[in-house]
Amino acid sequence: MQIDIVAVGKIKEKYINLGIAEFTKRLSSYCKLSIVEIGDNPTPDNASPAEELIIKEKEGDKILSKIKDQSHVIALAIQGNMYSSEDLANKLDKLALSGNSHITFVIGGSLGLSDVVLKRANTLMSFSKMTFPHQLMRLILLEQVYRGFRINRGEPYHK
Ligand SMILES: C[S@@+](CC[C@H](N)C(=O)[O-])C[C@H]1O[C@@H](n2cnc3c(N)ncnc32)[C@H](O)[C@@H]1O
Repeated sequence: MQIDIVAVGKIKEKYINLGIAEFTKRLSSYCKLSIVEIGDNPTPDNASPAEELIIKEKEGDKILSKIKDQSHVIALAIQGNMYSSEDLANKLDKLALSGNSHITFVIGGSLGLSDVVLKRANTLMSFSKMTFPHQLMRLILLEQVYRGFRINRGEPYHK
C-alpha cells in the first residue's frame, strides 16, 4: 500500500521530528510512505478574512497539485466524521482489498483546508472536536496509521 501525506507547513519542533522519524521507520514494514510538505504562506496577524481566504485557497491549489488522480483522499478536518482506531484500521483494510491501495492523507495549515481540497476528499476525518497544531497532527496521524496496520495484522500493540 502506498500512503502519501500532504501537509501544509514545516515541522519545526525537534521532539515532533523525532516522533515522526520513529513512526516513519516503524511504518516501513507495512507500507510505502511519502510525506510531501507544502510551504505555508505567512499570514499577517492583521489579515482580513478575505486575505486569509486567498492564502488558504493558494495552499489548497498547491495541495491539489500533489494529489494523484487515482488516490483515495482522506482530509483531516475537525468538522469531519470521527473514527475509532479500529474504524481507521478497517478503512485501510477495505481500501487494500478493493484494489485501491493508494491513499493520501491531507493536513492543513493554521487556516485549515480550502473548499476545493475538502471537495476532492473522499473522506473527512476528525480526530476530535479539539484543534491540534498541524505539526502534532502529523505525528498523531502516523501513530494511528501504524496502529491500524498492527490491528489488521493481529499484532500486539493496540489495547
Ligand atoms: C491548526 S489546525 C487548523 C485549524 C483551523 N482553524 C481549522 O478549522 O481547520 C491545522 C490542521 O490540523 C488538522 N487538525 C487539527 N485538529 C484536528 C482534529 N481534531 N481533527 C482532524 N484534523 C485536525 C487539520 O487538517 C487542520 O487543517
